Amino acid sequence: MSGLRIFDENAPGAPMLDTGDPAAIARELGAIGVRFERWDSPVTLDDDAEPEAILAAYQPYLDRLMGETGAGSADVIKMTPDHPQAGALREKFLNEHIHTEDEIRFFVRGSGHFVLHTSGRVYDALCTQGDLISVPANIRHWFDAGAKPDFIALRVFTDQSGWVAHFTGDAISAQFPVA
Ligand SMILES: CSCCC(=O)C(=O)O
Ligand SMILES: [Fe+2]
Ligand code: NI
Repeated sequence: MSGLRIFDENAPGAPMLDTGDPAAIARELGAIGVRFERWDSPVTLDDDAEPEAILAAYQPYLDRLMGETGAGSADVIKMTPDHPQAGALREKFLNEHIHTEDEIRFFVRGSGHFVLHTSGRVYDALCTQGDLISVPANIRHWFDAGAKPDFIALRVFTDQSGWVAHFTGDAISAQFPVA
């Protein structure tokens, strides 16, 4: 189940809000400019579907997203618990960073935490299968799917250069273990 916990940035371990209600999640995230939607996708895929097949199956949805945002490209990120780069990729996403474009992700399968840091608060959004999240450009955030990551997500890029992160150097993610 999707979830949202909101903390004061100085009070890890004491959430001021903890909800699994999709409408509340969308409302709270919407208040900081983050789009969150649950999609009832009729697409069904084999467990071993290739990225090309996943992209093709979701093409109508991707076209809609790209049309709305003017975005240019999409890819598939698939993490499995035994992925040889699981540890390295975890480290890469786990440090607080920003992007100069919106971070648009759709969870085809599995789950992961997007953690947003803004206005003195930390928002831990647990995204699960069927969730669309769009994190606006320049919002500080990190991502964690744990030591045994298990998810497939679509990534939509507006920037031709693909995934580019600017790390803030703030070690706050170490204070907020989420996965
Ligand atoms: C679910 S996509 C991996 C996370 C990511 O792209 C990011 O934090 O920038
Ligand atoms: Fe990011
Ligand atoms: Ni802060």
